[in-house]
Amino acid sequence: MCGIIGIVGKSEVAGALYDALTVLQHRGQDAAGIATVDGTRLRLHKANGLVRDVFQRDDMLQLRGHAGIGHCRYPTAGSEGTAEAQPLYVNSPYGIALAHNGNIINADKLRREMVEDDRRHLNTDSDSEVLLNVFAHELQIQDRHTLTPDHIFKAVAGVHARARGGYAVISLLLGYGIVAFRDPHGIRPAVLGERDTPDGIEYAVASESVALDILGFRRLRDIAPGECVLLGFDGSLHTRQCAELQQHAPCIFEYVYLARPDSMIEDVSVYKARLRMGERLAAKIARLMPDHDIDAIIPIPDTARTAASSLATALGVPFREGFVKNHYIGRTFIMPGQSERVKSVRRKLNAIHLEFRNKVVLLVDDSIVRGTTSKQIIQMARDAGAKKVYFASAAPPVRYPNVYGIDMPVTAELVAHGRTEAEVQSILGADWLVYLDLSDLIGAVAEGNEKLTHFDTSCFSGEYVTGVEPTYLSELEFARSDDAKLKRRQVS
Ligand SMILES: O=P(O)(O)OC[C@H]1O[C@H](OP(=O)(O)OP(=O)(O)O)[C@H](O)[C@@H]1O
Ligand SMILES: NC(=O)CC[C@H](N)C(=O)O
Ligand SMILES: [Mg+2]
Repeated sequence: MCGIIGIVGKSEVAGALYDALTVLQHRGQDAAGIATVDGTRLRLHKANGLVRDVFQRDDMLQLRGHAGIGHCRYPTAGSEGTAEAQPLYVNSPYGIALAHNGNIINADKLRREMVEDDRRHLNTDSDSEVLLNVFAHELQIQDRHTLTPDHIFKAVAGVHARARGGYAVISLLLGYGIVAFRDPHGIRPAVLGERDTPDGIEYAVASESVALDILGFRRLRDIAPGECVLLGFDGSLHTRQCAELQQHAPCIFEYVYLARPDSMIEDVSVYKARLRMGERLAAKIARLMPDHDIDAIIPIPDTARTAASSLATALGVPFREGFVKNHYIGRTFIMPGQSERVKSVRRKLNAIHLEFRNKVVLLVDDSIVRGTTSKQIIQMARDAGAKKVYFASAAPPVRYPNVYGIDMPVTAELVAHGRTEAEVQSILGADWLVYLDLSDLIGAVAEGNEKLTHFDTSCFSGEYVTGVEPTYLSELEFARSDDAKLKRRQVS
């Protein structure tokens, strides 16, 4: 999960791209970058770090131009190095810069084809660099001095035919416009918006609608699975379906954790979906524990707050803020190493002892992935004097790797993998543990849009909508374990 944004404007866009990246920051905290088109020049600045640290005044001044794209990164392939920060650039053909959210599961095969057959050079281990070069190759074979929208759509169709996985892409094609497209299953999100100016309409595409909102763009619609949107530098808008129809399966984890609650994805309010998750979880708790003795419902800030609030209302139990979060520390789950994650939970969350003393508390989190947060939080609640600590997850047990852009590839690192709920309860040290059922999670999201019948639920169900080779999963485990990442960092 990375954040991506692209704007074709009537005036300078760098400031707006920067602002958009700051509200997409929750999607990736490792690196950030912006590329703009300044006449025939591409301006690019990117580095490791948070958006506010990557761009200084001088960097912003050189990012001139009326069109540009931005990216904030949370790696799922390759290393965390600056060379793999995005946007990535190739000079031929035409000059292309590309920002990608997702993960390409046949990147190794494509990499071999790129080098051996297409005679392209790849300089990093990034799957996004492979995707960029596939796109470049598909544009090259259009064999045109001047491209029409038709040629661009054909090239995107060529990308869909070759790439497998989850991808939302926003690219700058010099001389033409912004080319944005989504994988044929629509796993990763992308939304299109427009804004009126005295000089005409401006268009933008982004991972989440919140980026459009803060810039004053109207949300028009999501880019359809397999669709390509071309925002011409001349202000034109062209769209075309570029892939054969496949099962639409948006990633359900966007609604659980990844997206901001104030975003709309697939016409479903993330906030309302989380409220419904809480209500359905309350119904399960009432079923399993009709005579419960819960004194207070306490959310694990931030993401779980929404589900915990509706859960408390539905159960008729007071909702109390028992933990205070230090907002100057980033999201724990997307931190690169386990020791960093463990340390930051304790530094990030502090208990208000009064809320725990002699009480039976139900702690609510949106999900339990590695168990890093829940284990420590349960202990903190006990240390603060709780009589009993129950724990509820507003998502089902995460038991399988995600291969579409969320970095949880190693089954051994998932606390629920190969374990029963009772075993997880005892590892976490809770007096009782309850998870939302998958059918309820699906229902909570689908209730917002009756057209949505399928989702990518792979991390809960082990079912992969694109199909996935067992060898890919084992290679991924090997390449992306915390140990492997640590070794890579020591080498680079
Ligand atoms: O089981 P774990 O491996 O600990 O992962 C799950 C936790 O990580 C996330 O919180 P995070 O701190 O990333 O961000 P948040 O403030 O948005 O909740 C998520 O909301 C859970 O609290
Ligand atoms: N989380 C993402 O979307 C990552 C994008 C890409 N796979 C990378 O590692 O840079
Ligand atoms: Mg959390």
